[in-house]
Amino acid sequence: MSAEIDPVKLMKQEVGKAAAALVESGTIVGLGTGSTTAYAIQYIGDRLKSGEIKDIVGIPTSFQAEVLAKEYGIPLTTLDAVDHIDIAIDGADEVDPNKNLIKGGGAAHTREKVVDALANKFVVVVDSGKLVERLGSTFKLPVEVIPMAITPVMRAIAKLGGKPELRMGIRKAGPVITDQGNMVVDVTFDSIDNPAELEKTLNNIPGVLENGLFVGVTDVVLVGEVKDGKPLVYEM
Ligand SMILES: O=C(CO)[C@H](O)[C@H](O)COP(=O)(O)O
Repeated sequence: MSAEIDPVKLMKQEVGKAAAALVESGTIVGLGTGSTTAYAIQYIGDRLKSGEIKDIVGIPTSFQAEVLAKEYGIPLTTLDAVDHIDIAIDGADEVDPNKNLIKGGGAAHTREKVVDALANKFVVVVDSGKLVERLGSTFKLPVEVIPMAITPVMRAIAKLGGKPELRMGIRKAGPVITDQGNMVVDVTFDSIDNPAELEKTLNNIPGVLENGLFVGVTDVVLVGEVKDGKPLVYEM
């Protein structure tokens, strides 16, 4: 009897492989965070190992990406050592028809925004379940906040009409702590009508480091889907 293959895992694998195929020899590559990008990192490592590509360096967007890159043999560098990023590959929690995103499900959106926005080509990898008509309809908006400002920031977000919740750890008592040592507030908005404006408004609250709205940053969205039991990848 053959084991059932998880369709979501299959979509993530295929879209990760398709994104890894876009990486060319001699390039600087932004390495995103999350379970979908993890496959892309794995396949970039495979292509390096097989000699299909050479001389690439990665810039990780999180501790997780750094650990995976090391595991799969991708040499790493930092933003201090380079003057550009050729391509960045990263996941998303929601993608709207204008290729605007909500990110931060892995609490890594601050570093992700730095790296993804710097890239000459930013490739988003998602399964089809992440496509939405309107941002905020299925996923709460993550906001990274410095710990001493958590109470006033949550109050300010509530005044904007959002419902903020402090993200709590799983298998860790207390709040999630980001790679920068900060906390994350997940905010429910009834409707995000103007993502560009909300991105700026939230970042203007003293104590907010960065929020998970990525507006006008994406170049390419690769979507993984399973049709009749077979995985396929298309560009949105
Ligand atoms: O923004 C992120 C991390 O901060 C991730 O890219 C996003 O949460 C998608 O993750 P996954 O591919 O595991 O669904």
